[in-house]
Parts: sequence; C-alpha cells; structure tokens
Amino acid sequence: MFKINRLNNIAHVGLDLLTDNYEMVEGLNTADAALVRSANLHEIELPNSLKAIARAGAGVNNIPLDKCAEKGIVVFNTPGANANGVKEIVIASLILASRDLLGGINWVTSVKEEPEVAKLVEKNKAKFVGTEIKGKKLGVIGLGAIGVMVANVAIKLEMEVYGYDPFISVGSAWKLSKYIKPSKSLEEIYRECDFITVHVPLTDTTKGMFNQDAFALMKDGVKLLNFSRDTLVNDDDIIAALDSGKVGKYVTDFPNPKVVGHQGVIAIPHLGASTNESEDNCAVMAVVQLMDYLENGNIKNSVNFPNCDMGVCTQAERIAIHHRNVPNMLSQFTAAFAKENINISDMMNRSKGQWAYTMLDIEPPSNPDIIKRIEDIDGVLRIRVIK
Ligand SMILES: NC(=O)c1ccc[n+]([C@@H]2O[C@H](COP(=O)([O-])OP(=O)(O)OC[C@H]3O[C@@H](n4cnc5c(N)ncnc54)[C@H](O)[C@@H]3O)[C@@H](O)[C@H]2O)c1
Ligand SMILES: O=C(O)CC[C@@H](O)C(=O)O
Repeated sequence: MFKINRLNNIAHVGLDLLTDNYEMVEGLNTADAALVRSANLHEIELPNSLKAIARAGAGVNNIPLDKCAEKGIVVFNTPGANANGVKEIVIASLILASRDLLGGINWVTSVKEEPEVAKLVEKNKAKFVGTEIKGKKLGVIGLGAIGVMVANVAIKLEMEVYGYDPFISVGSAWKLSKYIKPSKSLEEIYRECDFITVHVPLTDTTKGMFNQDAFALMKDGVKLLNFSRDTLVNDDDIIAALDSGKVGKYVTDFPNPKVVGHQGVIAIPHLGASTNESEDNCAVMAVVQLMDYLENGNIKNSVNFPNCDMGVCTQAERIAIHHRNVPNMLSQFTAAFAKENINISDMMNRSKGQWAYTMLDIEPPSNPDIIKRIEDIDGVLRIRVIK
C-alpha cells in the first residue's frame, strides 16, 4: 500500500486513477509520495519515507530539487499539460493591455443607476479608445510549451512575432511557425517589440531579468506580460518604468502589494492554469507518472532525475538505485549480485547532470544483506526493491 499526501487541490479525475493499492494520508510524515501544485516545499522537512513528488503543473521553483535528489526523491512535473490554458489567458491579456476594457467595464458599472446610461455611454466611450494588436510586434521570451503556442496564435492574429530562446528544444522548434522571427538576443526583442511576453522558468539566472537595465532598452510604452513567475520582474523597477511611461501596461499573474492597484498594472490572481481542462490534464499526468514510478520504478518527466523506462518487471525483482553520476557505480552494483550468483536479466542506467539512476531486473530475488551492501556504496542515495 502506497501512502499519498496531497498538498494542494488536485483534480479528481487524477486522484480517481489511484487504485486500492493507494491510501491518501494527512501530512507528509509517513507519505511515500506527494502531489503538489504551488505549495512551497523549500522550508518543509522531507521525511525519509518520501520517494517522489509530483508537481501538477510546469514551474518547480517551489520545490528544492537538489535537496530532493540528495535524498533520492524524484520530482516530476507535467510539461505542456496546462499550456493551452495559459496560451488563452495570454491572448486575452494582449487585448486587455491594448483596449481599456477593464476601465470601460468599471466605469459603466459605476453609472448603472443613471437614467440615461445609453446616452452617457455614447458620450463617454471615447475615454476608452484603444489600439489593435494586428500589425504590432510581439516578443516571446521562452519558446517552450506555452511560448510556442502563444507565438503561433499571435501569427494567426496577424502580429509580427519575434521569438527568443537560446535553449529551445527540438520538439518546440518543430512546432514553431515559420513566420516567427528568431531573435539572437534579448536586446533585439527589447528594441523592436510593442508587447513582450515571458515564458521562462524562474531560476537563479532568470530571476530579476526584467530590471531597470532591461526596461531602458525597451520601446516607450511597451506592454509587458508576465504569466511565468513573480520575481522574474523587479518590482521597484517595473513601478518606476510604469511611472515614467517607459512601460505602458504590466499584466501579471502574480499579484503582490507593490504592484496591485498601481497605475498601468493589470493583476490577475494566478489564473493562468485555472481551467478545468488544464487542471484535469495536470492531475492525470502527475498521478500516472507517480504510479508508474512507485509500482515499476519507471521515471518519466522528472526534473531532477533522468528518464528511465523498463516497462513492467517480469523477473523476481527490480532493483532501483538512485546514485551520484560518478565512475565505478555500475561495476559495484553488478559485482554485488554476481557474488551471490544472482542473474541480471535486464538493466538500464541513465544520468542527468550530477544525478544518476540504475534499474536492474534480477532472478532469483535479492536478500537484505545484498541490499545493505549496495546501500552502503559511497554515492548511493536510495535503493528500492520492487517486487
Ligand atoms: N501562470 C500560470 O499559471 C503558469 C502555468 C504554467 C507555467 N507557468 C510558468 O511558465 C513557465 C514556462 O512554462 P512552459 O510550460 O512553457 O515551460 P517549458 O519548460 O515548456 O518552456 C520553458 C522554455 O524557456 C526556455 N528558457 C529557459 N531559460 C531561458 C532564458 N534564460 N531565456 C530564454 N528562454 C529560456 C527553455 O529553453 C524552454 O524552452 C513555467 O516555468 C512556469 O513558471 C505559469
Ligand atoms: O497550479 C496552478 O494553478 C498554477 C500552475 C502554474 O503556475 C505552473 O507553473 O504550472
């Protein structure tokens, strides 16, 4: 029986996939695995029972990835599962940033008791005149699951689209419309674009990338959309840029006391992925990946360990070992089994950066002494016996 702790609301369509072999538990203390959305795990003690964390969503800046890897805890996310939801809200936000729909709606609500609302509307609507997005230049920074979708739709809306992503994956490059202009530098995006939308993960390198130096290079009145993470944008610098007119509008999915209510800010309460479809997609993907890992040791879409898939074990046992990516690990594992005359019928070893993962299907089964010997090898982080 596997114990699962849920740190945020996870759509039922995902939870319903858990079989009788799973039990939902309160708290992390005894959990084998955790399902999470935006809950911050950086300050939480991670118990030794915890083998995996599945993030139902894309961003993993709320999870201490290396601390998890050190403990042999696999962290999954659900790439692309909520991208369409975010794409649609970004397109809506391009319009919100160009047409004063919010100002107009708020104003008309304030005059609803006036006897001649229709006349008032015609007299006052000139205050809310906007511009069209057709023909304007859009810079998309980060061409992953969301950025590609946004860029492609913007082309269909007849925008001129510039894309910047020095690490673009082959899969994303294949999906990208040929009409998108590839930018070699952020400076080019800043210099050219009327709208800039950011779709990169929050990391030590991207944190604060929208600061006074970046704003100084942008066109006057540029409209910035941030559906990625709060601290990609320096709050004090965006406020100064809005006040000076350098930035015309700032649409953010990450409200905080500094920006909410400030002139030119459209603050949305982190609704990018809040659609039934995105929540369902994320929940299903997170649960399926978690179950395959717990039951078979297979890893798909982990952000700290490599992908590794050997299907279902047909031998007596599968031994799954998380270890450091250093020399001489495999020979020590195989020697431990050879010494006991145990046959390895199938094996896979993969690495990701400084972390590695090895699965070995064996016959006959192991015994506690062998498992202890492998556990004690310098560099081994966790060993699991899957029967
Ligand atoms: N508002 C929401 O509800 C919501 C929902 C989903 C994702 N997000 C955020 O959006 C981010 C992107 O999501 P995604 O699904 O597109 O992720 P993704 O991993 O598919 O794409 C991220 C892209 O950013 C690129 N990138 C990384 N560093 C870069 C840099 N310095 N400059 C330019 N490009 C860079 C990568 O190469 C990758 O192509 C997530 O990390 C998350 O923080 C927010
Ligand atoms: O869970 C959510 O609602 C938001 C998820 C989003 O920020 C993500 O990074 O996928």
